[in-house]
Amino acid sequence: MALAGIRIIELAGLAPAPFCGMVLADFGASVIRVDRTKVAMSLDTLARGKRSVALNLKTPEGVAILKKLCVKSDVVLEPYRKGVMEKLGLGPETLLKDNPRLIYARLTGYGQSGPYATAAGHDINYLAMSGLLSRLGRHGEKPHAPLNLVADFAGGGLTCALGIVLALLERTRSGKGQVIDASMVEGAAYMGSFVWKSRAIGMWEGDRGQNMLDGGAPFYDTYRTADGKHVAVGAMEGQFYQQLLHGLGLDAADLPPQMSMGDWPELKRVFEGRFAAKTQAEWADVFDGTDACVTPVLSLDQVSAHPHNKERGSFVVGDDDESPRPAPVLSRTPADPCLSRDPAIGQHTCEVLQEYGYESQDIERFAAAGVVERSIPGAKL
Ligand SMILES: C[C@H](CCC[C@H](C)C(=O)SCCNC(=O)CCNC(=O)[C@H](O)C(C)(C)COP(=O)(O)OP(=O)(O)OC[C@H]1O[C@@H](n2cnc3c(N)ncnc32)[C@H](O)[C@@H]1OP(=O)(O)O)[C@H]1CC[C@H]2[C@@H]3[C@H](O)C[C@@H]4C[C@H](O)CC[C@]4(C)[C@H]3C[C@H](O)[C@]12C
Repeated sequence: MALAGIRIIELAGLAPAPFCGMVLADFGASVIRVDRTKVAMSLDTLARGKRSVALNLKTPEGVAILKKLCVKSDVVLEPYRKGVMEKLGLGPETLLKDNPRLIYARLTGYGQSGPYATAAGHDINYLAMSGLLSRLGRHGEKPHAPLNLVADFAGGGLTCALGIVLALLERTRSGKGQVIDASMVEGAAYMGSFVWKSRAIGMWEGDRGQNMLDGGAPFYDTYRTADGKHVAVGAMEGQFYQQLLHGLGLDAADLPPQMSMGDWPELKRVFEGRFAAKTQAEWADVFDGTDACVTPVLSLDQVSAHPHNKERGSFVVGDDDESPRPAPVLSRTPADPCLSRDPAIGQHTCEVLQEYGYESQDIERFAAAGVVERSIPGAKL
């Protein structure tokens, strides 16, 4: 796999950093999640392919162990608010001094500087600060965050993973590590560059929910079907729009022009009426095999059985659940996601510490002093 041989130390976090670690593990990195001790159960649902070491970083021995792990690793990924790692004596200056090749990834909401740097926050706050949330939602309604996908995962976890891969690539030339300051506000905003840059061509002149791509246009929206399900319509270009009208049994001559924004509400009502007349499956029969850009809005339970996803094997079934296959697919070195159960907290404490040079008696001593914890393999705490 592409990242085989890369060793990553991931300090346990909430959602973005676990996703970042999972992506790297999916593509072959060895990812060790450092969990806290005295925690009943892991809240990390994105632990595929990782190992877990339970370490009390509020003890000098715990800090020394983490330092030793970082000396022999390529990347440390930390998800705490600014200053936490420095307070523990694990800041970048210290760790990079011990291992100048280390890539030190800091995944936070607001970044390492600025008045908000030390403030608590979550996806919705970062999305709000990026400017994007102001554009998301239906006309006449308040802004609406699309789950926690944009800041936590796209702008956060995935962007940080990109930063790590870039730094690894650069290290092959310089031989040096570096610090990555991954702010979810900036990552989300960057992901939204199209919104900023397409203002110049008049894409966002309407209020929220009144533009072509935000639910304003009748040809770029979802519609309810006769069975209470939905279809998604994305027929923007003239030739595809014609096919949409054809499938709906409409004649362009009887309708206002496609791009007449003032007529969009009326056109939407016409489409709503048509789509309500057949079930989702019946619409699939009408539109599959055409370029009308109409697809069923599949539920999470439906996706893997859909013939397209099924043929490509887009979803994988593991011991714990069904989940998306890692993307993208690399032709020679594709990801090979681990399908066994996620690790319990401390499941690999002994194995990993031995791998990094500790003797059994050291580990016994650390366990007795509460510096590390080991769990029974396979058991979820
Ligand atoms: C699924 C829910 C999560 C949803 C994700 C959400 C929408 C997000 O947006 S996640 C993005 C959050 N932001 C960031 O990650 C940005 C960077 N980080 C931060 O800003 C902060 O870390 C913080 C704000 C996220 C958290 O702040 P906090 O004060 O808690 O922590 P820090 O200041 O960073 O300091 C960490 C301290 O910890 C010490 N530490 C760390 N490691 C160790 C160690 N190994 N040993 C010892 N000590 C350690 C470190 O030294 C710091 O100490 P100091 O403070 O002294 O410096 C889920 C969200 C809530 C969940 C639910 C909830 O938990 C209740 C239930 C629990 C139950 O068990 C399961 C069901 C729940 C309902 C549960 C369900 C879900 O999991 C949640 C809803």
